[in-house]
Amino acid sequence: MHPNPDTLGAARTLIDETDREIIRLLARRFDAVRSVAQAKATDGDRPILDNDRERGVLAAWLRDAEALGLSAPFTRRVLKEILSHSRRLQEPLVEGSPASARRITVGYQGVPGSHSSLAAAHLLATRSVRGADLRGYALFQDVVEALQAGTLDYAFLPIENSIGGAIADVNRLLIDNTLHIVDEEVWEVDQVLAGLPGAALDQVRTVRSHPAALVQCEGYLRGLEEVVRQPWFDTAGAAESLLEDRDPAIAAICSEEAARARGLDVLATGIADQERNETRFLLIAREPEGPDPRVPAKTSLVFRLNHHEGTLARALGILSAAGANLTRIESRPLPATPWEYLFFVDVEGNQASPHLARALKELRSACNHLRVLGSYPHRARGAEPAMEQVPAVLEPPAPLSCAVEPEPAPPRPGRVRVNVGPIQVGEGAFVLMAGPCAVESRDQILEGARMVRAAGAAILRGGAFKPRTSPYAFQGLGLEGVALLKEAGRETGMPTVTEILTQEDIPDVAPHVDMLQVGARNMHNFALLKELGRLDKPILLKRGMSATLKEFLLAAEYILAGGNQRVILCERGIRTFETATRATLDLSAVPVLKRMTHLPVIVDPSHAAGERELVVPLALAAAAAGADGLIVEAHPWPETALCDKAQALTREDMAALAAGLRPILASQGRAW
Ligand SMILES: O=C(O)C(=O)C[C@]1(C(=O)O)C=C[C@@H](O)C=C1
Repeated sequence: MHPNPDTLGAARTLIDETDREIIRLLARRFDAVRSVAQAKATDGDRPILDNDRERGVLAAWLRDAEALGLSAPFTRRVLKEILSHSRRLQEPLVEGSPASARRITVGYQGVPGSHSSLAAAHLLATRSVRGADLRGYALFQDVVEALQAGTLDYAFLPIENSIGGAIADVNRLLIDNTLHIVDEEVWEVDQVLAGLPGAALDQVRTVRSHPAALVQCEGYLRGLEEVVRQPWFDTAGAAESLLEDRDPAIAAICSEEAARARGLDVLATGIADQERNETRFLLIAREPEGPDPRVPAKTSLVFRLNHHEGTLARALGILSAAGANLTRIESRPLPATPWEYLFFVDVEGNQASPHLARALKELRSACNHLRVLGSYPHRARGAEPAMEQVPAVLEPPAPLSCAVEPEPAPPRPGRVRVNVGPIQVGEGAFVLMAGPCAVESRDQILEGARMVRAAGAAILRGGAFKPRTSPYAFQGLGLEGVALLKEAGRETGMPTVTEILTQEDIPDVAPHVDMLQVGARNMHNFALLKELGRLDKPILLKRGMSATLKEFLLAAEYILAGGNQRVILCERGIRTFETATRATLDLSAVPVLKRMTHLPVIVDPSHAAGERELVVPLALAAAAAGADGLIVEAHPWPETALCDKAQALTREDMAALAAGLRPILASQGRAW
């Protein structure tokens, strides 16, 4: 810790030192990111964006930030910038070999120092090119003509601004020319007021700039006395013109870079009306360039519809049904046919992915005319799930960390393995969790633990807080039960799992067990789930009795969204019209969940069956269906059990279960 500086100078020295350290640490982090990219380039299946990892990183940042008294929104914002840069840094490394790189020429509207030129340089620094020559043109149209003529490799044009909205001329150029969007850049536009050296703000009578910049700073301009707004072809061009006119009463709105490069004085900074002033630019080429499938992508479309009731709703319905999240929709009148419109739509996803390709095919048949303007890396990711709180609805393929497309499993970086103490759950291993429904006494839990251990159990279960249907039934030993479970686990070398009923119990229970269980009745207890999301402890989440798989995954999402990635899902039977068993064990949930999520899936046959004789066959069926493990209830003396005695497995049942499991797991090549 540094001593508290007590003078302004000392404080600033400390700030300077700290800033140097921040830069050094950032450089070190980005070096590590380059190594990650190299590893990903070797392992061709790993996408650049890893939501799980980002959530984990965010959780760690928030935890540390909270401990040091930093605000969570600020921390999120800083990390968002770092991660966004980190992803960009990886693109050229993961995408292509340097041998494929070449020198390119890119055209933009304006002169050096304009926001277009700065944004273009920023984007090009992340592409696999040997170098780029930037050429400024007076008009958007000139840039496009040079591209069409082959003078340029790419055009770099603004398409929308967060304050001023769509840039209609560029939309029109996109539809009038057969061009392809191959990349985008979102540029934070920082406007300053620049004047001749020595000019004073109160002398200024004319402010010139690009019309869009004048609009963005209108509130500021209104605060100046009697200034004339003078539209200019470009912001940096306006700055340049001050040197020609040499009139201190004229100022220009431009980037700070444009002002400084021309030796102008900066009279005022941060003058845009909104704190966030962003412009989205497009990199446009003559030929399409499909982005690497590992890069998060976006696809831009333009379509025309018949002028009938419901046609737009139907068209959007097709995209929505395919889970294609819309990031922009705009309409533009068709000049030749008044009151008919063209629709510009951007959707998340790559047109080369099967689900989007199918949706586009269907959309094409529902439209008069449809053109795909391009699929390109999605950089305008304002609402990244890892950084904002995760959306509450599961709209595949919304990049929820646990739920993915309902399509055949997309390439995933691999299934998640959850460590419970030294035991790994998921990724091919099979884990048997067993123990009594409730901890009743030291003798009972110790004997029960030895008994299940002997049958091959790796994790000891035991209820201390029991959610019972009747308030008069045995409610568990509470914290005394937790202590006994811990002792039994230690004695027999097994990590432990116990159910938690309320968030108030977490501080007392969590430190003493290796995994916390959320029972079926509590699957919808979102306050509890949120709290568990902040823990560094695995959570065994049981499916609610009447929960659909989608609802089940959304409950899991509550935990994941808080930063805790260690979730194991458990199917335990659902309510159906069938009364022959206590619940109907939904074994289809096992393969379906495995298709929908990367989380481990285990099965609890005891609660579904409700009677001992059915538990072993259901358990074997669950293993055959591919469950990553089982959780079963067993008791050394079932006839004396204080709860759920009818379903408690005996020593012999446990042995039969073990004997039945071995050949099934062996046939699947799974270790046990
Ligand atoms: O760990 C990775 O896989 C990385 O690519 C690094 C990193 C990061 O900067 O922390 C960046 C992008 C990913 O989405 C996740 C994390």
